[in-house]
Amino acid sequence: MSVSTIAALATAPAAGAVGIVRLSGPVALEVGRKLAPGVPAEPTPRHAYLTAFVDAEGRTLDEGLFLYFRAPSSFTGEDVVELQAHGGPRLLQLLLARVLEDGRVRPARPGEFTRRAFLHGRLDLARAEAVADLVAADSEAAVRAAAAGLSGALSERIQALEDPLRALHADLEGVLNFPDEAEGADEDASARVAALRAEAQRLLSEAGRGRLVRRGARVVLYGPVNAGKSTLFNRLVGEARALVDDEPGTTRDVLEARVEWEGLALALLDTAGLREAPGRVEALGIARTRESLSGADLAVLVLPPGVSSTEAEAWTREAGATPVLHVAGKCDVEARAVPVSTGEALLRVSGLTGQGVEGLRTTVLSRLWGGGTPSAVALVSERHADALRRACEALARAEEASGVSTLEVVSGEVGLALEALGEVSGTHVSEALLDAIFQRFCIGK
Ligand SMILES: Nc1nc2c(c(=O)[nH]1)N(C=O)[C@@H](CNc1ccc(C(=O)N[C@@H](CCC(=O)O)C(=O)O)cc1)CN2
Ligand SMILES: Nc1nc2c(ncn2[C@@H]2O[C@H](COP(=O)(O)OP(=O)(O)OP(=O)(O)O)[C@@H](O)[C@H]2O)c(=O)[nH]1
Ligand SMILES: [Mg+2]
Repeated sequence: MSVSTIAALATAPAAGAVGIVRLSGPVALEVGRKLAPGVPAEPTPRHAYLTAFVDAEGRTLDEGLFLYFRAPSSFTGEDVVELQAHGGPRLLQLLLARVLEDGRVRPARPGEFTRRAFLHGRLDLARAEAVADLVAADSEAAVRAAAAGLSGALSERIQALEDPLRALHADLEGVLNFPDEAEGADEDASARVAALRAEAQRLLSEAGRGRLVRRGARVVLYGPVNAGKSTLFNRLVGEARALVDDEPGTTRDVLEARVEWEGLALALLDTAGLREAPGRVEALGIARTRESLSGADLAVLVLPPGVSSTEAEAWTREAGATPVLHVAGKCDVEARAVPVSTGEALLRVSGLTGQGVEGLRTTVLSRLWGGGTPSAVALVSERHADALRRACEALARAEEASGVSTLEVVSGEVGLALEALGEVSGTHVSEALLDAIFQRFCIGK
């Protein structure tokens, strides 16, 4: 069965300065030239031809650029043609429809251009996924981390595990199959397994940061009524988003605002203040406060002046498993003793005057992120983390077995670890897994 030629818009289906119809496959050039008869039969690859795009009757629909990439020197590794037209959605539909009139061309499925690039060895799987991350990136940190992935940051670290693991597997199989020739090749197997497991574990431990960069962090402001949460929220967001009033119980619904600090995307949430015996609607609001606390990466407990440590501790417990950052709000009002023993100096802030707000930003970031820069992170996705976890487990079993079991068992576990890593790099993937990965791409990518 011959490879089909696929076509799709490479640009968003909305009005823009330029819109691109892209074809990839054996008949890309032949079909592309039907719309651009001015282009020579053997165009210079990567040369931009200014040409008319015509309909079936030869009437000009647009004037644009025609670009030809000859296999295998193209994004997909196949012949690729781009019709770079003016960015009118209806015009682009007409051009695409004309291309699809040819029975040998079919619409591309989501992610199919990138999938072909992967299948033709232009990108490994981790880099192909970085393409999708880059398109989805909505913060500077996410852009930089995805760009690092596209240039191979994750791939290299996976390969640095895969290569020695493959060598180890070969050594073990050698000893099993040719005990005389390969004698001694399994000597340091246990130490080699341990070192690889430690490195896999290190990579796995970056999954949390990967999630923060990719999805952004959720930071909830909470605390007793009237503590100054909404005032602080407005100050952090830089505009008067939340209602502020001296009546306790002003905020009822959860308010969410998106900010970007040091390149990292954050969702800031302002919540209904906690108190005993709230009114009916207020109680619904407090239930929502608890809900948002449970899904947060960090809870900022805003303590009003004059609270007791018993109260502060009770509010701290409201956050459950979510880490809590304590701040003393309304610090312009009065100086007072630190009510909570958290081991760290209590941050003093005033939403009203802005005092301490920069320090709060910095502390929130370092609590979420720790040291280092978000751009340097290897973007370990949930999928990668799952595969790495299985690799670590197999290596742990191999380590355990190396003292007590047969070499077959050790080698078997090393083989399983290798398979799991192959799901990240793409050296060991099923069609079903590829379907699942590329389905999440957009059409035309
Ligand atoms: N117009 C346009 N812009 C685009 C793309 C595209 O397909 N079309 N891309 C699509 O996502 C990205 C660029 N990615 C590309 C990656 C590789 C090759 C390519 O031709 N690779 C060849 C030759 C390499 C070389 O000469 O250095 C190869 O890998 O063999 C082209 C685009 C972003 N911008
Ligand atoms: N002096 C001083 N007053 C503040 C400060 N922050 C808030 N206030 C005042 O305290 C009152 C309550 O402020 P809010 O920001 O609405 O407090 P809240 O914690 O959101 O209150 P609820 O939504 O009712 O839980 C208002 O009258 C604010 O003007 C502050 O930093 N210093
Ligand atoms: Mg409020």
